[in-house]
Amino acid sequence: MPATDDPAIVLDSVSKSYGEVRAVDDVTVSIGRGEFFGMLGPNGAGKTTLIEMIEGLRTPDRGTVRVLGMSPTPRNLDLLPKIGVQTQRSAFFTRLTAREHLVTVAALYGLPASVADRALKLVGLTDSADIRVTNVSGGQRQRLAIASAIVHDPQVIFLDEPTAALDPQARRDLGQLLRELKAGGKTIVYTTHHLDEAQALCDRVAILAAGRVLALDSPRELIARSGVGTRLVVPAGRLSAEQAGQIDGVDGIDFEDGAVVLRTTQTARVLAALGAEGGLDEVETRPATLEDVYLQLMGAPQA
Ligand SMILES: Nc1ncnc2c1ncn2[C@@H]1O[C@H](COP(=O)(O)OP(=O)(O)OP(=O)(O)O)[C@@H](O)[C@H]1O
Repeated sequence: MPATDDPAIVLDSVSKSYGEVRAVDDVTVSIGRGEFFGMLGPNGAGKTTLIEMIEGLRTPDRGTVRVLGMSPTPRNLDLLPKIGVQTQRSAFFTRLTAREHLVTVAALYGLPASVADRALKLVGLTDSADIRVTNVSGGQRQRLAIASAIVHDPQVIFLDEPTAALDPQARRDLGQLLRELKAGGKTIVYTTHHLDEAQALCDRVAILAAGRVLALDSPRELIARSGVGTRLVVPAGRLSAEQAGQIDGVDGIDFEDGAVVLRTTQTARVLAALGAEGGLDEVETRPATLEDVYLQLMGAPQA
């Protein structure tokens, strides 16, 4: 959903240091209500510090933070029921079942057991409701952490690497849950190192490094503006480097296990030339991705 004129979260020139380390350096970002917003960046980029300032767990040294029109610090009791937080370290009441745990969390908000059942259903854990939280699988654990974050129906949800350490099937299943949450229209601040997920899910992303925002926009816009273009992978033995260099519209040539990889922003034109040259059988088209944008920003060689 697009940002509205009445943002859910506003960060204005926010900075935070730990001693000599400037963890967050003059960050200005506005997140719209209903937006699925990705906070991306390498380890130590400042994501956690930034998010903890939004959650009211840390106070900025400089700048202002507003969440739903309120300041999160000093600890704002009006705001707490309106935000939900899932973290890597989400704690559970270990002796309890999944349902008992959620009923307890609901009670902390003064809410009835029925909301726990609703949350269980939302995250697809109804059938696992009676499993002890110590015995749930990795995927179920992440679902339970998300259920704990949304049990009180908050307006703003923070999700910190919810698909980390999951096997591919569990990750895919959880991706489906994230899409359902997104469709629910809540404001979601999402941290991940899985850039394919961020590309698929996020309305906009901020890419941070060394405490600063290097890029801020929709994945589509960032990809378009990056100029990375499409890679066309031509199987080995079909095209010499010399022939490749003569094709109009090719911006760069790489080699990958004998295959020739052409970079272009004029895909149709280059494909037409390839078709005329030796046919298009098994020529693979790889559009630019958010990961390309990220690697470009980090100054790393691209795959
Ligand atoms: N409590 C702290 N005391 C001192 N330095 C800290 C503290 N917390 C974070 N830092 C430092 O601040 C910088 C930003 O850390 P932060 O945890 O916010 O980054 P991050 O992007 O969340 O990293 P990760 O992806 O590893 O969680 C890093 O250099 C980190 O070492």
